[in-house]
Amino acid sequence: MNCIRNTHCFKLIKFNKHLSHDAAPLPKSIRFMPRPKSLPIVGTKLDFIVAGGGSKLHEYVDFPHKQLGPIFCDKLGGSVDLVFVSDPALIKTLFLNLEGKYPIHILPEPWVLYEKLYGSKRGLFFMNGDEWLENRRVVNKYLLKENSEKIFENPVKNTIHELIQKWINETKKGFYVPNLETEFYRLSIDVIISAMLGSSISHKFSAHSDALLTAFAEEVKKIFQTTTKLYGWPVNMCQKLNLKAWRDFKKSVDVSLFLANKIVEEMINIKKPKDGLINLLIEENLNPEIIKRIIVDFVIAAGDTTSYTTIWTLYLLSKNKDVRQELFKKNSIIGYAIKESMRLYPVAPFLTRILPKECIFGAYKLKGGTPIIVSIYTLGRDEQYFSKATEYLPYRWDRNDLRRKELENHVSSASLPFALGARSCIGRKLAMLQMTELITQIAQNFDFECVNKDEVTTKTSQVLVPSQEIKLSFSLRKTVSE
Ligand code: HEM
Repeated sequence: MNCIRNTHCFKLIKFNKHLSHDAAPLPKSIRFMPRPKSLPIVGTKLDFIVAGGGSKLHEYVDFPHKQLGPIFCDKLGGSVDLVFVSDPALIKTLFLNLEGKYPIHILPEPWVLYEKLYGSKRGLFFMNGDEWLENRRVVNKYLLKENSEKIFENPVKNTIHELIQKWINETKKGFYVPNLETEFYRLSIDVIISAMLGSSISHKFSAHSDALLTAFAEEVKKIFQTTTKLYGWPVNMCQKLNLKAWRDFKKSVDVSLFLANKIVEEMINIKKPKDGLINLLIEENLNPEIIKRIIVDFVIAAGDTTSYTTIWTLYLLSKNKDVRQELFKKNSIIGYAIKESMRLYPVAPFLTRILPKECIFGAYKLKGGTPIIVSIYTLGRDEQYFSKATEYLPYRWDRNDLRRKELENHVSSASLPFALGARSCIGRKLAMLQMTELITQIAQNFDFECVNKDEVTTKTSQVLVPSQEIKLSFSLRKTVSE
């Protein structure tokens, strides 16, 4: 009997051992998440400031990821625990399963305060709940459905063609070193207008409102610069004391919104051909006030994102002669060249979500309301996901390219320049159309080289921008000039 009991006990112990070995460990509290070393009271604020503050946030965050792994927690000198994550599988779960029906992202503090104080209602990026979902669904139909970019193809191509003609004329006089930021900001605005107005009328509109559009392009640029200056400061206090940093920010938003509203009102009031987005939205019975809010924000969202992505791509091409030569011969690789530059220089180096409810996130149980910061910059440069991670190799994206075999690691979901899921970039097809067409036309017409003497690094100024102005010298390609 004893023997039977003993055997039974032994079996039970074995069974329990087996159970405890296989069962998933219980999720841990956020208190057990790795954290960078910090001082009492000030936490990591000093390290953060020494590392360069907001303008070097992407590098500051890259460092603890390398030390602590793909998930860690830091307050960045504030009072709230922020969870930083750079694991592609976890990020996919966040965007596809955990963010909920109404995904919420963190908005820049000065913009939120401005909206609260002056009641200016904004577009999709600022909307939440049902208002966001209803409008997003309508606009998705025209900007994201299959082949939707076909509607905009001709207006966008023509708008870019005009810029290239201007550059060809300049280049005929000798080398041309354009101010890329100014030229591409203005181009992004013209492209949005052409997509809004459709086939024929956009050109006439741009010519008519030239001064207005140039002023607007300059002002929008300032919004991003002045927002960055307020980063890390108590914005409420800056506003109450009416400090210069707040006054500059407020002025840039006041003027940009005023000009953007004027431009969009003019677009709504003129007689439009059927194929422009404004007309399509009017036909959807969207309230003209909402249409105005959505389009004003398109113009603002398109300016810096497409400009800097194009600048980074041209910069990388100028530094990589082999890729440039390949691209001159084979236009089909332009899409890969852009993808590869967004992996290395994602204009949105971080994405954010607020967890809608308590959930299991990797090994942790997190409360509803926890802010999650997705470290896009770190992810794209991680050797685990991209072999030869710091090299510019557009062919890594081309399934048919045999050189791909040399690259052991390639996890395409580790590069998310436009985010993922229901709240991802609504302008991504339009942006890709614009950037591909622009670089195609540049490659067909010009050779170019970088004339910056010092090394160009990165800084976060809301978006990831070059540490100094990138200067490229353009000359006509022989076949064009002959
Ligand atoms: C290279 C170009 C671009 C990049 C890399 C980019 C990137 C992004 C990213 C990462 C988001 C998601 C933010 C989040 O998940 O919280 C976003 C949202 C958004 N983008 Fe873009 N974007 C680009 C161009 C454009 C263009 C051309 C437009 C104009 C049509 C645009 C309009 C928007 C809007 C309105 C949102 C907010 C969507 C929402 O909240 O529902 N973007 N963009």
